[in-house]
Amino acid sequence: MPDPDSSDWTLVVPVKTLVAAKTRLSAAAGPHRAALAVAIACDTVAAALRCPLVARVVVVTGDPVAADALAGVGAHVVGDPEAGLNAALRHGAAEAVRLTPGTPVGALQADLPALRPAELARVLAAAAEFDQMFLPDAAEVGTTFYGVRPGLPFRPGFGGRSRDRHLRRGAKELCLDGVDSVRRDVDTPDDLRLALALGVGPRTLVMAERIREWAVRG
Ligand SMILES: Nc1nc2c(ncn2[C@@H]2O[C@H](COP(=O)(O)OP(=O)(O)OP(=O)(O)O)[C@@H](O)[C@H]2O)c(=O)[nH]1
Ligand SMILES: C=C(OP(=O)(O)O)C(=O)O
Repeated sequence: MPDPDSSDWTLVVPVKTLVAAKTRLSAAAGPHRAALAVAIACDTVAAALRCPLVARVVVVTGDPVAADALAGVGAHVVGDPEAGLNAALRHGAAEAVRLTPGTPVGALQADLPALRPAELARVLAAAAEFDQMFLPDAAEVGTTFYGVRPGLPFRPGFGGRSRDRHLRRGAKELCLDGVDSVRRDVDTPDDLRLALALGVGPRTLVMAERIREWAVRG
């Protein structure tokens, strides 16, 4: 039986090398693109760590600047096997199992700057009912969270149209109201505007203001 009070999730958060990060925001963020990617990831991780159901966050990155910043907000950082997103997630999950065997493991996207700990707690509480589960992104095309019950194989299928992929692989789609902040991933300028409207964390807010000033100055 799932433990409804389970408060020992490890969330694995992937952060790719900053030179290649958030390229769909290149034009909008200009010289601030990499710093914005770090700010978004740090706000995501800091909010996840404030969730009462989260025991730790394992960040997988090969980027030293991102690694320092994310360790600074409390993440346990491990290196990137450099074999793509899902390999990075499996690597982080193996580290989670090594650290605390028998506890639940999930993958959380790094681009959720409006994340609210209470909404994440609702997602994780609902997740405890299923063997393998995921939460679709706001566009209902991708995925923002994927998890498995302790002891089951961790087989994330992120990338592109990952909602359909996770469904095809038999993961249970979590259909929950009131978890907008966990679904609001930021890939495009429109996504960033929508996240700002929800209310983003402090680091993303500072970067959004800096980008606004840079855009006005031209
Ligand atoms: N550690 C790690 N993270 C990755 C890798 N590929 C993608 N990611 C992360 O996975 C998430 C989704 O990645 P993408 O959508 O491909 O990249 P993005 O940086 O969000 O945005 P774009 O450059 O606009 O595609 C982001 O948080 C990335 O940092 C990888 O090879 N290793
Ligand atoms: C990688 C994914 O997301 P995005 O490309 O939106 O960051 C995904 O949803 O599987």
